[in-house]
Amino acid sequence: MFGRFKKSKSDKSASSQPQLSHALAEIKLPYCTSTIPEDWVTINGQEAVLTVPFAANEQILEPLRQHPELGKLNWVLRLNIAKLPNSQPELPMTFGNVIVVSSGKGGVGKSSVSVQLALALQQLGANVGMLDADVYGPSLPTMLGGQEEKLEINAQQKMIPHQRHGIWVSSLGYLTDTKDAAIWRGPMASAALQQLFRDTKWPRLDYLIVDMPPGTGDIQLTFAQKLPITGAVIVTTPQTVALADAEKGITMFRKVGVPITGLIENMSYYQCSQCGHRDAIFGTEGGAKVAHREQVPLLGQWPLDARIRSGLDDGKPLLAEHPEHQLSLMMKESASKLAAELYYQAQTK
Ligand SMILES: Nc1ncnc2c1ncn2[C@@H]1O[C@H](COP(=O)(O)OP(=O)(O)OP(=O)(O)O)[C@@H](O)[C@H]1O
Repeated sequence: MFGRFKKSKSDKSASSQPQLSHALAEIKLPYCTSTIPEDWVTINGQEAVLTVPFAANEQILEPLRQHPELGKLNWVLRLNIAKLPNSQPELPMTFGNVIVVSSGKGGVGKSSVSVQLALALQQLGANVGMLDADVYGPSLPTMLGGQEEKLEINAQQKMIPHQRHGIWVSSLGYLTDTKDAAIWRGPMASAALQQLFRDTKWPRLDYLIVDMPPGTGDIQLTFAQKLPITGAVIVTTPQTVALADAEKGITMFRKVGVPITGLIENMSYYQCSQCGHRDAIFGTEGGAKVAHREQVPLLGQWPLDARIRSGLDDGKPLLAEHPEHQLSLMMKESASKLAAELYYQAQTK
């Protein structure tokens, strides 16, 4: 039997319970790899609630609203984001599901993708934090703004994260001169990073997005081994030189038991904002091929677009300024896939 059904006395139009159960069992929701579990649906008269355990927007309701029988009900989406297992079961997850965003190679847009995934998840209704773990070049204060504001430290010596565009952000860039961070040696940077992770007073979060330093060296390995991580997102351009490094990143995370939630191919093509012509300046489909070869979900192929860069340079990301822009919708689509993948991968573990 499906969900919790209550039929109100005044309700003459709603179909019978077995009919609805049957219809629900046949529906496939976007981003979902299984049919709708019973406990996701509550129907009370004409009011129907779908409760989803990951960040999602109303698009997920479309198949229900389009259905000839189910579409007669008034569907409402509710999120109850699940806290998923992490790579260090003995370490309790005091904040949300931790997603590290990593790239084997520098300059492929890892920080940009991290920021935009965090904003997109927030716009999908999640409470989101961001940790700038790119100790050698913390760029979140530039991309999210508020560079001049320093992090406050409370009486318990915990750092209070900044709130920028609806997400909570902690970055060494808000603490120290970025030039100082650039000369830190490996162990120093590694220790600073772990401290930033542990000693930030995060509010209750659904997701914590970590912008990792580029590469697969000691700092990245130590972080991946010592901290609780739910899943990793790999960012690459389609270029051959970036792909080999992306595969190294996938291997590193797998070695330490961190599941790869997906891959984003950034700068997949350049699209002229005047005439719309597309040019694959870094090659074609390289990231998609790696995703296929490594059996990693491809979460998106994002264009190289001046509007993405200029928003991030000004601390006013396109997603925050224009959430309904076509590029913003594309990023939210990737974030929806990410949230669902993270959930389903944890279920099949
Ligand atoms: N899809 C895109 N379209 C336009 N510009 C982009 C895109 N992705 C990234 N950029 C720009 O490219 C530059 C480098 O991006 P970013 O700092 O995110 O790379 P990174 O991989 O994090 O670099 P690093 O290795 O230094 O940490 C930034 O100026 C950013 O705004």
